[in-house]
Amino acid sequence: DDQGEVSAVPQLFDVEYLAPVEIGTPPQTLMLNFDTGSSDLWVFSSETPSRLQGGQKLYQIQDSTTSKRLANHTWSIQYGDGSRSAGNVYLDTVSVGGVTVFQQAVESATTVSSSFTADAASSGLLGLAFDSINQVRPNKQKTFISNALESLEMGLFTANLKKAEPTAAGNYNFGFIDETEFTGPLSFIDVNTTRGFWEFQASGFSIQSNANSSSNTSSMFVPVAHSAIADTGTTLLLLPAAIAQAYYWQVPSARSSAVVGGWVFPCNATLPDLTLHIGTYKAVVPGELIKFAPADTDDFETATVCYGGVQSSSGMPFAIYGDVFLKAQFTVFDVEGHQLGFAPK
Ligand SMILES: CN(C)c1ccc(C(=O)NN)cc1
Repeated sequence: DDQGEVSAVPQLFDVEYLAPVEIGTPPQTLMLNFDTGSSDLWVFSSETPSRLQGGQKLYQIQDSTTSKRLANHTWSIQYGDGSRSAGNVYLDTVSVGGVTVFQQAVESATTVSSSFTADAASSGLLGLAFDSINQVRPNKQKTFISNALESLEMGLFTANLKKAEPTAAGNYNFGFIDETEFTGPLSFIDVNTTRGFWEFQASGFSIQSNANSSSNTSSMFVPVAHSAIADTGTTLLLLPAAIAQAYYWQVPSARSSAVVGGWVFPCNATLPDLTLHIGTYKAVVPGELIKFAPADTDDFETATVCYGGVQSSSGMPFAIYGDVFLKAQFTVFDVEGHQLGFAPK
């Protein structure tokens, strides 16, 4: 029985987390965006037109002695932010942290949209949502984790993403729970896989100003029940508009800017902690994680306007608990049990 661990390398402003994946024989190591919000493993490859490349390392299909074309199969995917990619399908050996899958569907991009071309560090995505939303046609293919299950000690993986201090890389573990990676007890909730995502129910929120936290008083619970997905491939924490508004109304001079495209505030503001209630678990997201990025310059030192890590999910079918949320929790993705586990760290 197998298990494995890979580091999750934060990119600039923690916009995404990349991890090394070995593809083919001899192994070609590509940095991929591990994405619990989608279910396709796709890569920039020798089939990607050079005008659509942006410096990414490519999967050289012909250099792998074990690559096999999956005849008459193609794929096409569009993500929540409107970005898209499409192409052909191969089967090849894929290893992550020592966990190996033979004949994993590797989706080769023949077209990608501009945001992928511009993302030089990422050679593609490794989807970790459920097989039902894989986009290969005419026959859907299984994800890496789905194929790996039979060889794993436990049918799960964990995510431990970190705020990018210079040295801090987080990690993904496959097949085991490392108890040293979290402090409090794990709290498990049921996942609804009907839409193919790691979807769960949250019951509401409470806001604790940093002033209060020293006096250890927290404000009241506000019952705004909502559906949400746990999505490592989304940068921010996208919440029902009522929650985002209630949060930033606690921040002096915060405003929702149409020009910037979301809630902004003065960079010298003190942001309150936000607690999201999930079953019996109280997920605290520290205010410092919500002070996400400078909005008017490229660095915090000179910026006066900062962009919030909490934004509105209005128009979406569910809230999206992305990296801003996941940086504050240790998360267990229980594939076989259809559950999510959260713990403070
Ligand atoms: C453009 N890029 C790098 C994206 C990567 C991932 C996603 C996403 O919604 N994942 N759940 C969107 C866009």
